[in-house]
Amino acid sequence: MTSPIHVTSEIGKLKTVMLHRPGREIENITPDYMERLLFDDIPYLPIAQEEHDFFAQALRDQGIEVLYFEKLAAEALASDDVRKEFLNRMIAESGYVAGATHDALYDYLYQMTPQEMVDKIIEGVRGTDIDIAQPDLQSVSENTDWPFLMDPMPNAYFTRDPQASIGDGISINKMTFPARQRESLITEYIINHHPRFAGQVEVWRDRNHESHIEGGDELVLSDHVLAIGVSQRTTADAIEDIARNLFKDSNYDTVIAISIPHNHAMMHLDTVFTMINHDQFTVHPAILDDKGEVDNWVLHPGKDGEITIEHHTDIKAVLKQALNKPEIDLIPTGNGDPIVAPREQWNDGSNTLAIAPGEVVTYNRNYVSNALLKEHGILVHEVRSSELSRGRGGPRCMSCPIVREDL
Ligand SMILES: NC(=O)NCCC[C@H](N)C(=O)O
Repeated sequence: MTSPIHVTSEIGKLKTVMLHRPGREIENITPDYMERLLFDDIPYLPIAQEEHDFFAQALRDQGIEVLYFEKLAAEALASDDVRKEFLNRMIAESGYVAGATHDALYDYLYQMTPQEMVDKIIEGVRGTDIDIAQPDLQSVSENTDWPFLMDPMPNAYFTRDPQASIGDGISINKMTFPARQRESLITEYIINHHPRFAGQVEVWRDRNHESHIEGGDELVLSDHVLAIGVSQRTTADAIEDIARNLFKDSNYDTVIAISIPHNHAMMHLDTVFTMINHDQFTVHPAILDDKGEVDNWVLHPGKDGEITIEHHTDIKAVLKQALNKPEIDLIPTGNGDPIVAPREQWNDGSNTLAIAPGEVVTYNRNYVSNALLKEHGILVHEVRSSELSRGRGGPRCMSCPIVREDL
């Protein structure tokens, strides 16, 4: 059987990718809700959409099939039974397991077409959108200053994070912050019910866990090596858990867990480190110490389903060994300049999307990093970035590869 998901590297020629076009959820961000919604500013939606369409077209121009998360979700919910089950679970995860508010939300969303329903759930439902005939205690006493009954999902355009394609399978992620946790419930329905995927995809780790993992931390370095960030968003026990599953059921035999600072600017490994060629990576100098090293742990299968863990600091040596390369070129964000590097990293200067070995898509605003990539022989496609970058994610964060050619 050929799996509809096939990703055995970060850099193999990209064939199919999943995006989400930012929608009205972006207009539901205000200064008071920004922090809770994981934004630092409010993008201007019409321009964000233009920029996103430009990004999608840049990918199509390279022959890449672009799928939309919101469209796949609506198609996955074509059956009435599936839609009912989804709505009940989504409303429960939004805080209403049963009762008058649950019922009013259910009735309001159920009468919509599947596409309207998915778009509205991502947009968020305000208290003023529905009438609750007989208000329950929850609706009158809780969160009375909070305008939403169901929170918007403005981070949905970062399709990299709720799931990660690995080999012929996927991890459907338990995400860290409530602002993002319901995104991967949508993924679960796409994988289990969309005719393109249903019954044909291995799930390496599902979202029914307490420990967290997010796709921005999951880098597929080869057909048997992963790098995973130990970060603000991904916990060490989740890494061990997915490693155990992969070692048992897949071709993967090496996981390099890389420790990065736990802060908002560097929330995932792919905000500070991405693979762009067989032996070339971008790296934000702030994750490296004076010797150019960083704490990392290499996991391999051990005896009886156990795993072995070796501590290293020389990341170049670890990558050389794991990828069987004589040299590794680490290209510093912002050319390593103490002002330019953090400025460009803040706007995702390290967050490149490789669409083929040595060929990447980046934000145009990171011109110092882009010039350096070109000096290192990389073919760079620049995309517009004034509004999209306000959500703190770049081209890798905004894309979930579904199929890549093998190297
Ligand atoms: N892979 C990524 O680094 N994704 C960017 C996510 C940004 C989003 N505002 C978040 O905080 O989750």
